[in-house]
Order: sequence, then C-alpha cells, then structure tokens
Amino acid sequence: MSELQDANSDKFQALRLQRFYLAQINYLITYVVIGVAWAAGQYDASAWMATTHVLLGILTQGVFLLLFKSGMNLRFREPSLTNPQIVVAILLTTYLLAFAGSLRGSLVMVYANILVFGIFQLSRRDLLLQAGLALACFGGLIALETNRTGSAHSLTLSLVQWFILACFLGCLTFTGSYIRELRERLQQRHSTLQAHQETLRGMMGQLQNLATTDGLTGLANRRYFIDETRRRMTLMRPSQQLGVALIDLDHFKRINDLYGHSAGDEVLQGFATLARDSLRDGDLVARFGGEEFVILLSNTDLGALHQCLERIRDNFAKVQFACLPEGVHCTLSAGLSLIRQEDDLEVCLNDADQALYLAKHSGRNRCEHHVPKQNHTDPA
Ligand SMILES: Nc1nc2c(ncn2[C@@H]2O[C@H](COP(=O)(O)OP(=O)(O)OP(=O)(O)O)[C@@H](O)[C@H]2O)c(=O)[nH]1
Repeated sequence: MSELQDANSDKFQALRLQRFYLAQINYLITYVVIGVAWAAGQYDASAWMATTHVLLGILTQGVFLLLFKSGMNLRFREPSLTNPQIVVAILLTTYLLAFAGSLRGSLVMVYANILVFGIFQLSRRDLLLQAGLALACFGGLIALETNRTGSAHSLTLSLVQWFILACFLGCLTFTGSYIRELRERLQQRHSTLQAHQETLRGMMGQLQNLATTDGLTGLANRRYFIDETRRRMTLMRPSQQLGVALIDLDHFKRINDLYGHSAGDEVLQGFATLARDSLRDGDLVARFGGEEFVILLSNTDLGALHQCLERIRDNFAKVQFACLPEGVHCTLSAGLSLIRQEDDLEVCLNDADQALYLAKHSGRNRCEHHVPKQNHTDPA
C-alpha cells in the first residue's frame, strides 16, 4: 500500500472514530434521560432494568470501540459500521421506550435522531431499511403492549404516534438521500477539478520546459542560461569565480551548404551531447543561438576553465559524424572569461565574445581567454 493510501486510510479511520465519539454524546444523554425518568418515577420498571439498559449501551459501544481501535472494522465491506451501529441504537431505543410509560410520546423522536447519523453514509435503500426497522420495532412494541393491556385508547394514541414517526422518518429518509446525492455531486466536481488541476500543472511544466529548452539539442536556451547564471552569481561567495565559455562551431555555414541542413542539425546535436557528457553535474551548457553555445563552470579558475574547454575542443575535432564524409571533421572556437560576484554578467559575456573573436581571427579551432584591459594587446 502506498504512503498516500496509508495516510488516506488513517484519515478516514480518524473520521470514523470522531463520528463514533459523537454518537456517544447521544448515548450519554440517553443515560441521563433514563436516570431522570427513573428519579421522577416515570420509568415503568425497576432500577435494575434501568441499569441493564445503561449496561447494554456501554457493552455494545465497547465492542464498536474495540473494532475501531483494533482496525478490525476495516475488514468489513462498510468499515464505518454505520448500519450495525444504527441497528443497535434502534434496538436499545426500543428497549428504552418499552419502559418509558407516558414519556414514550416525547422520546419516540430519538429514532429520527439516530437516522441522522446515517445521512452521509447510507444509501437511500439502507436509510429506508433502517427507517423500516425503527417503525417495525415501535409497531411491535405497540402490538405487545396492546396485547398486554387491551386498552383501545392507548392503542389509538400509540398508532397516531407511530403514524407521526413514519411521516418524519419518511421525510428524513428522502431529505437525507437528497443531501447525500448533493454531497456525491460535489465530490465528483472536486475530483474533476483536481484532475484539471493536475493537467494544468503538467501543461505548465511543459510550457516551462519549452520556454527554457532548445528544441533541437535539448540543451537549456539563452534565457535560461542568463537567469541561471544571475541566480548563481547571487549565491557565490566573494572568493569564488564562475567560468564562462562562448563556443562557436567553425565554418558551420559550409557544413550546411555542402552536406545539407539536416547534417548541420546532426552536428549541432552531436556537439550538445559531447558537451553535456564532458561536464560535471553542477556545470551548465546552453545553446546561445544558431551554432553558438555557452558553458558555465562553477567554482573554477582560468587554468581549469582552459583545460576543460581544450578537452571539449579536442574531442569534438575527433568526432566522425555519420552525416559527414569520412575524414571530414568539425572544429570549434571558444572565448573564455571569469565571473566574480561583483561583476556585470553582460560585461563578462562581452569579454568572452571578444576572446572568441580573437580565437576566430587567430585561425579557429582554438580557445582564447579574455585579457583584462590594462594588459590587453590588440591581436590585430
Ligand atoms: N543546420 C542548422 N544550421 C544552423 C542553425 N542555426 C544556425 N545555423 C547556420 O549556422 C550558420 C552560421 O554561419 P556563420 O555565422 O556565417 O558562421 P560560420 O559559417 O560558422 O563561420 P565562422 O563562425 O566564422 O567560423 C548559418 O549558415 C546558419 O544558417 C540550425 O539550427 N541548424
């Protein structure tokens, strides 16, 4: 069972216990009513009979509590045990009414109170069955009593009470099933909304992906690179440096012109794979546009940056692409620069671009780094 299912099961079990405790308040009130009726001389039996009623209540409710606490209720088709709880409550109420004497008329509505507990849980059929059980119990009580006393007057009164009870229980059953249907419809809507929300979340993710990824190579795009580099600059310590390398494939136009655009695409994808495989987890490679790429190395210095780019340049120059004739290789040029916490990213990228320009003009297939202005000598 998954964690989510476990959590749901715990949640529902807690709700069932909550409902059970709520029902116990009603039982408590009933015990008080029995006590008061007995004290007022309105209970038609001995104190022992009144006590048995309370004991029966405590005993049956103890069994239910045990079932809930041990989790044994989960083995039943209806783990809330609503039906058996209502049946027990109806039987105990009938037992109480049997000795309620002249208080019976006012206590008969306890049946309705019991059925209220089933409104959210029971189907219309079950509610009708429970209402039928209550009416049958009360009817049986009337029959027994009439048989015992033979009083026509009390029979008429009891039948009127039965009729009133039947009207209210019928009404309660239909109102209850209406409320239940409403609740089910709301739950359905809630589930549909949740499904829509999931779809939207997925679409948002896809959009985010589209907005930050280059479609051809699967690398991050320029926008993502700039945002991510800015984010990393805010996180770096003053002593740390980031290394940035602008990479441009050499004479790439010729590849397209001589071997076709799809061959060019394949070379771009090949470079992306090679670059990705050559970098560490914390490094970043992005397609800057066209046949231009950019690499960001975290926590580095010029020596390590140079070494990394030389390795990539060297490996790329050795790749034999399937789309190119045997012996035809591609090369790249790269311009390198370092980024410190206080630097302006635009300026650093411009420095790398100037170094790339230098690499192109020094013969291509090479890596050049930016030289700060005071030491800078124009290669031209
Ligand atoms: N196949 C393919 N070609 C592209 C893509 N994006 C840009 N290009 C091509 O890349 C070529 C870039 O050419 P140039 O900017 O002249 O540069 P180059 O030929 O690489 O020459 P240098 O950079 O000076 O070495 C152009 O022909 C573009 O059409 C792409 O997604 N796929």
